[in-house]
This record gives sequence, C-alpha cells and structure tokens, in this order.
Amino acid sequence: MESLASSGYPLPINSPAMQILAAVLLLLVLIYLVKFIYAVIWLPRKIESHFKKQGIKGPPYRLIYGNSQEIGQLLKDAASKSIRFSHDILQRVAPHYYKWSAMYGKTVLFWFGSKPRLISADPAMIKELMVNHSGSVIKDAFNPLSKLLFGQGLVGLEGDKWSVHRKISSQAFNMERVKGWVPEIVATTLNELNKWEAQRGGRDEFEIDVHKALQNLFADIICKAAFGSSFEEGKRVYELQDQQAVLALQADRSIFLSSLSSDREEDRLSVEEVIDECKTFYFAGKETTANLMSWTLLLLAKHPDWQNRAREEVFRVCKNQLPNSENLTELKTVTSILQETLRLYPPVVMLLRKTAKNIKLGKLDIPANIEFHLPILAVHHDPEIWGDDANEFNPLRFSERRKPLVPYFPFGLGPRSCVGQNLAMAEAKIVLAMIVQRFSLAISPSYTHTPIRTWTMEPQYGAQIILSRVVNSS
Ligand code: HEM
Repeated sequence: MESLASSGYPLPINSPAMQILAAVLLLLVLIYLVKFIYAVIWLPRKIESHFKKQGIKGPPYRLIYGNSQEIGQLLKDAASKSIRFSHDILQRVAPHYYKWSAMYGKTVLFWFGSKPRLISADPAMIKELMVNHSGSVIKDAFNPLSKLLFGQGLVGLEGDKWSVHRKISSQAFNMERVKGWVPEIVATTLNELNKWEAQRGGRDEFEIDVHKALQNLFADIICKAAFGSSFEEGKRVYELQDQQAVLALQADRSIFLSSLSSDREEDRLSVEEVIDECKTFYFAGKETTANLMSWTLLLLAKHPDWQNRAREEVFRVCKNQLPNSENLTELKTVTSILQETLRLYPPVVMLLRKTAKNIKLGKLDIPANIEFHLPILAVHHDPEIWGDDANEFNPLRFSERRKPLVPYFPFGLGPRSCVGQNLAMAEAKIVLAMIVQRFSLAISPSYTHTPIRTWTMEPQYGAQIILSRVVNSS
C-alpha cells in the first residue's frame, strides 16, 4: 500500500520519521552552538587569561568583532587629519599601537574578530621571531588578493619551494649583478628627469608631485630589470594572463631573467614560476623604493643643510658626470641620508608572523596560531633605543659603523629579509644623486604632512615639491 509521505501528503508532526528529523536538527544546532561558544567565548577568554598570567595585557576582547571596530575608527580618525611636519608620526600611521602601547606596554594582545594577535615592538622578541629557523614561526597564509598581486613568488612561499626560489633570487640580486644594471637605471632616470626639465619649461622654479612621478620611474626601472622592457610593456606581463608565457619568453633578453635561469636542473624555475617571481619583484620592488625616494626628497626639502651636504658630495664624487657603479660605495653622505629616511619613514611599517606550533619566546609560552604584528615604525622611533632625539632627522647616526643594528630593520631580519635590498639601495643612491645634481628642493605650500599605511607607507595626498635648477659653480 502507498505510504502517506510517498503519496504526496505531509508526514504527521508526531510521526516517528518527523521526530527523528527534529532530533537530528536539534543535535546539529546544539553542535553548532557549542562550537560557536567554544570559538567565540571560551577560547578567547582562555587565551586572554593565559597571556595575562604572563604579564601581557591589551584592550578587552569584544564578542564577535574583537577590537577591529576600534582599530577601524582610530585609523579613520587619524587619516582624516593632517599633522604638523614633524617626524613624530606613530600616532597617525599606527594609532592603535600608539594608544595601546601607552596603556599596556611594548607587547599588547588584541583581537581581530575572535582571532588573537600580539603586537610587539620589543627588539629581543622581534629578533627571536625573525631569525627562527625551526619552522615553528611562519609567514601567515597569503590572502588570495595578495596572491593575485604578488603571484606565487618568494613573498608568499614556504618550505622547500621557498628555499629553491630564495637561492636563485639571491644570486640574481647579488651586488655584482646589481652593478651591471646601473647603466640601465641611470638611463631610465635620465629619461624621467628630462620630462621634469620639459615641465619646467624655462621657468626658474616649478612645482611637481614627486610621489606620482617616482612611482612611474621605479615601475619603469623594475620592469627594465625584471622584464627587459618598459613599464608599459612590462605591465602586460601580469595584466594579460593569456600572453604571460609569450611575454616572459620574449623577456629572455632581460639581465634579470637570464640570472634566474640555472645550469643545474634542480635549481631551474619553470616559465610559470619565473612569471610569478616577476610579479613579486614588480610589486615588492616598485612601491617600496618609490616611497623611500618620496620621503627622502621631502626630508631634504625640509632640511636644506643636509640637501647641501648631499649635493656637495655628489659633485665631489661624480663631478658633472652621470653616476656609475664605482660611485655607489663612495656616496657615503647620500647613503646615511637614505638610512636615516628608512628609519623615520620605513616603507614597510609592520611585519607579520604566525606561530605554527606552541613555542617558547624568551620566558613566554606562546600557543600555536598566534599572529604577530611587528611594528618596524615603533621600534625605529623608540626613544629607549635611539635617544631623546629619536624623532629628529639626523643622518649622522649612520655615519659611523654602528654596533649590531638589530633594532634597525627596514629590510626585515633573518632568512626572510628583503632579497632586493642591494637593488633598492643602488636605485635609491643613483636616483637621489641625479636629482640633487640637477635640482634644488623646497617644500611646496600645498604639501600636507599625511603619512599613511596602505600596502606601504606613503604620503596620503602626494609629495608636492618646488624644484629649481642647480648651477654647479665648482
Ligand atoms: C626600499 C625598498 C624596499 C624595502 C623597504 C623593502 C622591505 C622589505 C621587507 C621589510 C621585507 C621582509 C618582509 C617580511 O619579513 O615579512 C622584504 C622582503 C622582500 N622584498 Fe623587499 N623591500 C624593498 C625593495 C625591494 C625590491 C627592489 C625588491 C625586488 C626587486 C624586493 C623584493 C622582496 C622580496 C621578493 C621579499 C620576500 C623575501 C622572502 O620572503 O624570502 N624588495 N622587503
């Protein structure tokens, strides 16, 4: 005989089948509820108390949102105001850390949703985390958006794959190779400065937003080095998926790409891997270096005494000629100026790490899955490390050989430190030398001091500088 259910009639509410269904549903809801309470209430309380016992405190955990709403509000408020042009910028760039470190100390526990984060400007803790080779501290899983921008290159790789890519990339960026790129860097910079000269159009002085102009210049330089092509051509390597392989193969003439290939089978990257590394170098290399140069020009415009010292050195070392690779080590004042700029305005403001297992850090017990935020900016501005004049621009700090520069790490520390550091410093020295050789710099009245952290730290509304032509009387 046909059952009620199969005949299309609903089951009676008290039938055994309906009762089983209701019981299963109730069980599922209960399991979900228990999991929710465990993850959102019990675990955060347990972690909070675990750290409190070890002397680490922070803003109280708020259900579901953690402290993300407060961070959002603090960042929004900070970004809405400009500040006077001093170098005391922590409050604007990392207002949450500025507020909490004053209340809870150098290491603070806070919550992103129900996920615990430790933010620490303690140099000893940072050093231990960054030089940890045991695999118990990792870079956090790359978010999918970053993957699109960076590709699956060095920045986001872990384990054996990272080791192979790192070894090959380190060879590609060693100092001897970088010296070989100097003529290309000089030619690209000259091309850009000729555009500035054309913009001057015979006037004694003119205003330019150097921030915008430098983004294009450094994109061009990295494209020439990485793709062996111009900015416009190079952009297509990551824009046009279909043509990636073809363009990458065309780019075989690039000095950089040829150094990525190896005679040893195990050290060879596939075409796709080379493309990913090109994307990585493009994104990791252009904005960071362009921002370093924007801040350097702003600082020299603000500190004419240092601008004059830099210019005198450049004329002494390079005469009236274009810089060459031999000049790189001779430009000592220029180097100190760049180092001091990287201290006060590090393009990478914060590093991220995550514990993969329970670890011991000094005396602290740190559970697995704790994300660390390591604010380079806060360490670089700490008066306990740099003295009472920590917020002053003083390149003399770098003029003598210092003791181990652990509290100074604009390029990171340990095995994951910046692989493009030699290239970045060479580019910056050449571009700075060529600019001060031609132009004198002054801050424009339209400039507002608004450092902000996006991918990197940049001037929120540009870097408007008044340029006038330098005539070398020597
Ligand atoms: C002033 C310019 C630059 C600054 C301040 C800078 C800063 C940094 C920092 C702080 C890290 C470490 C990130 C971490 O530990 O999580 C890093 C890594 C990296 N940088 Fe740079 N960088 C600069 C220029 C460049 C250039 C020019 C390139 C390449 C052309 C480059 C490529 C990379 C790559 C591939 C990594 C990842 C290395 C790895 O994980 O093994 N950077 N950079």
